[in-house]
Amino acid sequence: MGLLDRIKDPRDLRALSGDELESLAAEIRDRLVATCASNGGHLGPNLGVVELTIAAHRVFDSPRDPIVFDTGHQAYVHKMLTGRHDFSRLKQAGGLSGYPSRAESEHDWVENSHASTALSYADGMAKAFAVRGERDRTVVAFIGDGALTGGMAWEALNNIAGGPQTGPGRRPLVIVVNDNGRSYSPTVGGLAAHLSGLRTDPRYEQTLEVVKRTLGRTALVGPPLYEALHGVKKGLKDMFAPQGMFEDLGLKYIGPIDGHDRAQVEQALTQAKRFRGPVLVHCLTQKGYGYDPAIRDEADQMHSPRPFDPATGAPAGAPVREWTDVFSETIVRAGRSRPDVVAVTAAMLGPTGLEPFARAFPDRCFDVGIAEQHAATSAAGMAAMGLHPVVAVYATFLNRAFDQVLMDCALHKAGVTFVLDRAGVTGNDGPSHNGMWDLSILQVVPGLRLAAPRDGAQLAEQFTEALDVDDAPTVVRFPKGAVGPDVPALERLGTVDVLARAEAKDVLLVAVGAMGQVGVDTAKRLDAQGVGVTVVDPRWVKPLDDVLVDLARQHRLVVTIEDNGRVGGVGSVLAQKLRDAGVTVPVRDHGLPQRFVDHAKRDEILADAGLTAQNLAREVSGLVAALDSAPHDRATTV
Ligand SMILES: Cc1ncc(C[n+]2csc(CCOP(=O)(O)OP(=O)(O)O)c2C)c(N)n1
Ligand SMILES: CC(=O)[C@@H](O)[C@H](O)COP(=O)(O)O
Ligand SMILES: [Mg+2]
Repeated sequence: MGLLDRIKDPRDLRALSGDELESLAAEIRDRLVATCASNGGHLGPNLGVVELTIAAHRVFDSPRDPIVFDTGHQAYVHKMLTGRHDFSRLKQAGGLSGYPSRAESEHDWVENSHASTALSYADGMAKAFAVRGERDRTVVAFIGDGALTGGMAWEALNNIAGGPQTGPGRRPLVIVVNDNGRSYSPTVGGLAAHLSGLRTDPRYEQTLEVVKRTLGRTALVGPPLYEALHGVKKGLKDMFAPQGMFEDLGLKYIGPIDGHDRAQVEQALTQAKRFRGPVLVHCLTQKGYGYDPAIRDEADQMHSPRPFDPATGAPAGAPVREWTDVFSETIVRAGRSRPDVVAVTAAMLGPTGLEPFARAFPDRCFDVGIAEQHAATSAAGMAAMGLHPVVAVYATFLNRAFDQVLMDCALHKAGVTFVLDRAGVTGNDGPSHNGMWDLSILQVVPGLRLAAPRDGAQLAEQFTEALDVDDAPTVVRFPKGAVGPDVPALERLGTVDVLARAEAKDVLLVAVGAMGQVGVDTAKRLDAQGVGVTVVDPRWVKPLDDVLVDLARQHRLVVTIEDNGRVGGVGSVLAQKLRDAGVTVPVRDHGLPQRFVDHAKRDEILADAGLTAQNLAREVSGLVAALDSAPHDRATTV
């Protein structure tokens, strides 16, 4: 048994020698590579925080001293050191979550994988300790340089720095900035440039080394004097790099230190702990540290690879054509014919497929950092000046910019197109990553138009249609992963495509977006049972085309299926539309349960939600049978 398997509790770390701790770090890295090679996972970020996490658990007393992780994708090491060793089913149903999980451990606090929230949690926790008089507890917040580009982080810093810095009201809070210079790609913006300036000024480091070496040789006087010279060190830094930003805010700043030198990190964290107030420790790390294929991966240093060959880092299995690839090609074509089209990403140029556009049109692609709110409103500004911006984000992250979409875009009738990748069930990334909200929350935005393509051809067509709307925000949403074969239409009625029809008009089945093929398969099963089904794809689900009202009138039952939560989804909007039109045909809407859906494969979650052709056919045939057996003079609810 190795050292790692002997660590049942973080306190076990304190008995290890320096050499043992080095060996432990190596074991952890081996396990990270093996785990992510077979499961996929956030390899790069976790390789970069091995020493930081070991040091934090040696200096602080988790869970009494809460350790919160921003975004949480870099918490695998924390899990290994808090007694969780079975990573064999990471991010799979029944296995460990890919993020902190309070159900898994008392050492976990923040489960939400949306970035830039950790400092706000930490500020609240620290205030709670102060209010309760628990002054011996310290909150520790890990935040990456990327997450620091999110606005919430600065709202928190403003409050943390504004708290009492001395006296009994002080709130012990240690902010560990894990500065590896990258989100996926290199972190952008003035803050990143500032941090980078500090990281890369050799004069600062050399001078500091001389001071440290000289003082270190005089045991009695050296270290205390070195501490006393901290002001000199700060002065040095100010002289070499304007690092006063955090201190000008009122935050004590320690660093920058080598985040892979565990002893140095422990020393800095111990110093920070002693301060008993808010302190920022700036740690320089490398994403992917200790695994060459990750370090050499220029794109994103193996930020979240799918399964790969551990010997080379090369992806396992053949590449498949994904929805993202279709969008990526389509926006480049649009860019060629539409000089007004520009692209905006929130630190996810690669994952959202915008890299080819950025290469083709470097002056028309903008990375704003992890700042979806700013992305939306700056896009409204671009539209006001005659451009047509395309803001590409993962669906779940658009939640963060709801007010900006509502007030800064829709109220101003701004022709901004939002492309929502990873819409619907994403699966293995857990509850805060499923894009199961957009079809609900965007329904309330006056004037906004929302498209849900069923296949690659429709994605290209509907995206092009969206670019032609310049007096309202438009949205095109599609799921994660491989895009299936195109689902042909028999005819188009208004904006609605008819995908299947039958002699008997028993059921109108409205299949939203990527559920199109499921709708067609369901109809085939029902046809075999003598139930006549018309399958339609609305294509634009906001506003819904009035032709759906006419179609509903012609059938005995309306069934909707969508890859979104049921509450406020397309099914409920269609039911309202039919009620408003005085159509009394019964409606049964199928979607995801309105709860937080734990990590599992996409297909497993869809099956659990009953969103399979087999289950839908069984349910619908039961409903039709109920209609057949009901007395004809009574309206039937289904
Ligand atoms: C609101 C939000 N937008 C986008 C993302 C996607 N995302 C996950 S990790 C990441 C980069 C984080 O960079 P950093 O904070 O520096 O951590 P690192 O991966 O470098 O350790 C991004 C953009 C997210 N999780 N949350
Ligand atoms: C933590 C985070 O938000 C991203 O890293 C996300 O997990 C990546 O998801 P995909 O793997 O679907 O691109
Ligand atoms: Mg980073």
